[in-house]
Amino acid sequence: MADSGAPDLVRCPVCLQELPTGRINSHLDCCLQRGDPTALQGSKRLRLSGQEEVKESGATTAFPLFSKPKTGVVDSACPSPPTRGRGAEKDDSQGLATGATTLPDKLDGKPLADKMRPCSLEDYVGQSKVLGEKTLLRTLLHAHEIPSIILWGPPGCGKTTLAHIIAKNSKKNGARFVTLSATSATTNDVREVIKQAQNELRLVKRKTILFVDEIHRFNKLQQDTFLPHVECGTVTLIGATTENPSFEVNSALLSRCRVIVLEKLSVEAMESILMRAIKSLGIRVLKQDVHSDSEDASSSHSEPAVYIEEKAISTLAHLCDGDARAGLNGLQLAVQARLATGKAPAGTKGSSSNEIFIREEHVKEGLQRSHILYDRAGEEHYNCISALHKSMRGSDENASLYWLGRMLEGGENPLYVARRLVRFASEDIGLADPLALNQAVAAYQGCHFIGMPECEVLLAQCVTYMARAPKSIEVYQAYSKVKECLKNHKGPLPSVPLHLRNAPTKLMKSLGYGKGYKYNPMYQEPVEQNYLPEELKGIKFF
Ligand SMILES: Nc1ncnc2c1ncn2[C@@H]1O[C@H](COP(=O)(O)OP(=O)(O)OP(=O)(O)O)[C@@H](O)[C@H]1O
Ligand SMILES: [Zn+2]
Repeated sequence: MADSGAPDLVRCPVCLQELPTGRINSHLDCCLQRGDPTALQGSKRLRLSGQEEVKESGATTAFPLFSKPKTGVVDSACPSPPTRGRGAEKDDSQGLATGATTLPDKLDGKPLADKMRPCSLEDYVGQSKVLGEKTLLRTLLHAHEIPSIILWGPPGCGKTTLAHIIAKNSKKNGARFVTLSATSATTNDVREVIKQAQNELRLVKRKTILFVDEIHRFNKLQQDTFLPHVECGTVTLIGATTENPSFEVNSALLSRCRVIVLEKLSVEAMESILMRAIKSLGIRVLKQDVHSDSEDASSSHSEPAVYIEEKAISTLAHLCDGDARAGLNGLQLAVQARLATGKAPAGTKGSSSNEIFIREEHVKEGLQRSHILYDRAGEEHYNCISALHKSMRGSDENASLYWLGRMLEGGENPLYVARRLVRFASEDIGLADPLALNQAVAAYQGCHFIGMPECEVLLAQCVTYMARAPKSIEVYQAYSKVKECLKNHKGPLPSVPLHLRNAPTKLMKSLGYGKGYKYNPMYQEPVEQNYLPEELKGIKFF
């Protein structure tokens, strides 16, 4: 596919200069040879919004996330292949431990979750369903053959991490890795990346792996932009999404990608991820929530010994709800807060200014500040409201209240819940207890007046009322039949019978409007009168 616009100009894949096609080969020779990172920085580098461009040329670091290692952060455990042997990649914990000497140094800079991002499958925890031995993905990885894929899973379960591991794996094939975030990239950014990929393929026969984070944020049109290029193999697409791709990803694109479903990390998986971080930070684990015996802790040097209770680790692993980023960052906050304030609490046995203890409560605080349990915009939001609706319908007041709590504590908009209750009051309770509708509308208005957190009890009351109320879908069903009847009607809709029409003018009267209408209050006996169009006479919706 020819580049539109300037057909005689081509962009050097190394330094990104635009050059006449005829000069590109000689330019490439020297550009590749130079291999000097400053040469790259000096020239105009491609910088798309939200995009990190990765260079393969020997001189630059291959991984954006792992490049520019701060002294001793774990990045150094992720060396670009040419600089270090494979053996060095094994133990990331050494990465944090070397270089940076003090704990505060190790916690400095990037979030702990980023520093701990594993760069090999050995350190990638869990997800055995898709990555275990003999799984398709594992086999493809071994063969260094990566199809276009969509990684679908909850936040912090390792989608981005897996994409990086796959990319790293593919580098053995010489592929280049580019990332875009759909939250900030525009269609033009996408075009730019694709153009670049075409050049790479044409000029240096190098494939491009394009990682698109939050791919569901691209609209269908933007997703379409990828389509032909995924199909013809110019780019291998790795998309990540927290949303169900069957709704959120263009079906044509979806059919060209394998969907890989990642799971929420288990508590055990979380514990091992946390342990790895704790180890690399040089924090010691206290077996029970007892105080240290301080034999090796009463070290003579000024660096304090930091301990974490086993209980604190397991609490953290439970509370972060399978989100490793939340877990690691919660740990980081807890440690940092303790370093700032927590020199041995008074009365602790063996307390000295040289010991710091991280306990369950510190971890809870740390997590509260870093973790949003609930995804207001996504899957969880719909799953929980559906669970609430069904629990109320099933008159299970306990379950109903639980789902309400899950949403409100997770930061759900109370009005969203209240609106659903209004609907429920009519759809599921209806005339079995018409007061339910008043309750729901009142709850909605009350929530509107007072907001969270005060309005939570209004919703709790209303939800309980709804769960306990008798149920009737009589009206709901009848109305559905009306809609059905209208939908199935063939030909023009029957006109409103004349006798039911109002006749405000003389003309209308003379046309027969209102003629023969029996005004009910004028009659002692029940009135015989047809209120439906003639052809629907006798139809029953109830
Ligand atoms: N399976 C895993 N094994 C080890 N560490 C993990 C795993 N999953 C996540 N982590 C840790 O959590 C951090 C965040 O993970 P990652 O960015 O891969 O999550 P994600 O699924 O892409 O989340 P989001 O949808 O929020 O972008 C990583 O930097 C890594 O430290
Ligand atoms: Zn160049």
